[in-house]
Amino acid sequence: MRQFTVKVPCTSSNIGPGFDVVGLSLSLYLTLKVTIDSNQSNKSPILSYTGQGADEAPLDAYQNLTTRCALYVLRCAGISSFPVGISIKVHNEVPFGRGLGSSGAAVIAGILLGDALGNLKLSKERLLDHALMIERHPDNVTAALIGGFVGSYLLDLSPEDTTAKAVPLSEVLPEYPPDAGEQWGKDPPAPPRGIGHFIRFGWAPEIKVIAIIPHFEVSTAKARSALPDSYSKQDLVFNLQRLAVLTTALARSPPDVGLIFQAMQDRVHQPYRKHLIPGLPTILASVTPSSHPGLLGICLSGAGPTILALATENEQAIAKTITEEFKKESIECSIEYLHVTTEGAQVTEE
Ligand SMILES: Nc1ncnc2c1ncn2[C@@H]1O[C@H](COP(=O)(O)OP(=O)(O)OP(=O)(O)O)[C@@H](O)[C@H]1O
Ligand SMILES: N[C@@H](CCO)C(=O)O
Repeated sequence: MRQFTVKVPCTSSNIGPGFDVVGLSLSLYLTLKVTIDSNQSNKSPILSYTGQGADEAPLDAYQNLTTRCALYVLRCAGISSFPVGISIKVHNEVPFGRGLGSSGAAVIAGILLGDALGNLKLSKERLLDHALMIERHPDNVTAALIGGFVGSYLLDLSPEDTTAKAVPLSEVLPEYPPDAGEQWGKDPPAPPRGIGHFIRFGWAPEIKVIAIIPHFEVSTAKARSALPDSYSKQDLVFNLQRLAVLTTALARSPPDVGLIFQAMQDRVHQPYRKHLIPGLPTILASVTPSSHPGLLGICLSGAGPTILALATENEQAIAKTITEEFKKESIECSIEYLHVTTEGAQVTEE
């Protein structure tokens, strides 16, 4: 009997100006408890699921995002099936489609699951290559894997690697197993090497994180399709200037609100997503360090609809105002007071 646990933090990406670049790992977790019992004869993993998304997450291992990612890693290593007698108990604290990296956490959990099941011992960089074949922007998956406040970029790939990385997701993650007695028709495309590169920034210990989570979903795909294909030089420079300052400003103790609040402004994604999140422009304009002492900055978390506020104090009052603004739009919210996790995803053998 082998038992191990995979634990992956949720993440908030962008933090204002860092669209598709920065991510922050936070203290809500997706946890898998995995058992491989050689006395059992099941060939497909027996999945159970509690917590967020329990009514939506498929329990068929060929449909569930996490187990599909695990199978992808195994198949890239020449292992065509899950071990016999495997069962996986999933517990999820990360709400789906709210901008807290639920899909990134599911992908990283699956990649680590595949690595552990195949005893592959892939490096962090190689694990990330696999994750990037599935979630094709690096911010959430990198922060979930590495932990902390992380910046990342994707390498310009050779034409051959670009083709390998552009294969449709249905080929990377097939949704059905081969028929009984058949083999997989085609090997999945192994990821090109060194797709993603990252660095971890500091995070001042005084900075607390408040997530105001509206009770509706915004799919990342929809929020990405709302963005333009090109930007003005002025808007790009606006974001670059702020991001350059923000990554260091958030590491400095004591935090300088005069730098941080302005450095969390964005012109690349938030303005184009406001129609998806009623109340967003009012919230971003009206919750300020003058109205709420202790507030450092406020932004959309990932693709939304969650609002992320960074503060040194006064967290309850900040959360109350934002919740009331959403209420004016007939939107209920949950509030999470979170901390930045220093550790990223973990696998623990029992
Ligand atoms: N634990 C999980 N198990 C299986 N599928 C999951 C899990 N978590 C997320 N998903 C899938 O990912 C979808 C949500 O992904 P989406 O990218 O739209 O939002 P998000 O990752 O929560 O937000 P963001 O990317 O903005 O941070 C869910 O609807 C579900 O299909
Ligand atoms: N950077 C991504 C994060 C969502 O997964 C976006 O804002 O679309």
